[in-house]
Amino acid sequence: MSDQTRPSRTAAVIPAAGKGVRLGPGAPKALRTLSGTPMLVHAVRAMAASRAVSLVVVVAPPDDVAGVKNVLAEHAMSDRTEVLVVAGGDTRQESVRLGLDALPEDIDIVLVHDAARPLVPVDTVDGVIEAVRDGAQAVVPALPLADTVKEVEPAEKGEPEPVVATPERARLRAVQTPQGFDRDTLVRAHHIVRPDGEGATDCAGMVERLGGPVVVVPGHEEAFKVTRPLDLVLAEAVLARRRANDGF
Ligand SMILES: Nc1ccn([C@@H]2O[C@H](COP(=O)(O)OP(=O)(O)OP(=O)(O)O)[C@@H](O)[C@H]2O)c(=O)n1
Ligand SMILES: C[C@](O)(CO)[C@H](O)COP(=O)(O)O
Repeated sequence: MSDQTRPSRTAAVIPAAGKGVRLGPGAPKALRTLSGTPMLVHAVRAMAASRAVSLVVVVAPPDDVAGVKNVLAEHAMSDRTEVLVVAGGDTRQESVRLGLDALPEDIDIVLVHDAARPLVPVDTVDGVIEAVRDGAQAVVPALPLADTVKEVEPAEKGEPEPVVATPERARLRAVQTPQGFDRDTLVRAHHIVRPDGEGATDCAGMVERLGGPVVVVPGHEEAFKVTRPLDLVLAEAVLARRRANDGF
């Protein structure tokens, strides 16, 4: 349990140990550049932009911890924020758990943020932290969906897939990161649920598995995940728009 007499201290864990298979050939995704700067550097800066975040733990590919340290050292970061780099694992959830293991004792609130969401605005980060400070155990930023979603019976590749249900779209949300947690809740979820996540594709899903409450706060269009090649085009366009706006 957190000590209520002590001010809360917030850290962000950034899983960045993925390969970026869906992005296609090239450097590991976190090290691919946007406007000349590695995606991971954008993501670390996005977390450090929040005055509440005093520590960022970057989880690097196990065979390239030194390389990631070098990349981070080559780029200016906020003086307020300490950055640690640790080795990741085979799955996103395992990488997050290894990041959690590196947190000092005095951290009460933990954000988990994909390196692959480099452009999340600081207001979204602060909104998540505020909701945890207000007492939520697990908080996810999310947006309503633009597409209708169908549940299907997966079929052999190339075969049509039968639709089994159409969930009511108004009740669905597309979930982003950073996801924010009371530290004890997240650590418990990561120690009880298996390292493969047991099918959970985000940390909040692991808390849900334990029956823990998760709440949604507003996400942001610019917090999209860079997953496929077209996402790189969108990310460059967002950065160009930011530069143009800064010029005025
Ligand atoms: N073993 C892994 C796998 C993923 N991640 C991280 O989890 C985040 C979300 O994963 P995703 O977008 O799927 O990234 P990749 O796994 O790199 O992409 P792909 O699935 O296309 O290979 C990314 O920041 C990624 O680096 C990680 O730290 N460790
Ligand atoms: C955590 C996440 O970004 C929330 O939308 C998403 O689940 C990550 O999925 P991925 O397949 O690991 O990119």
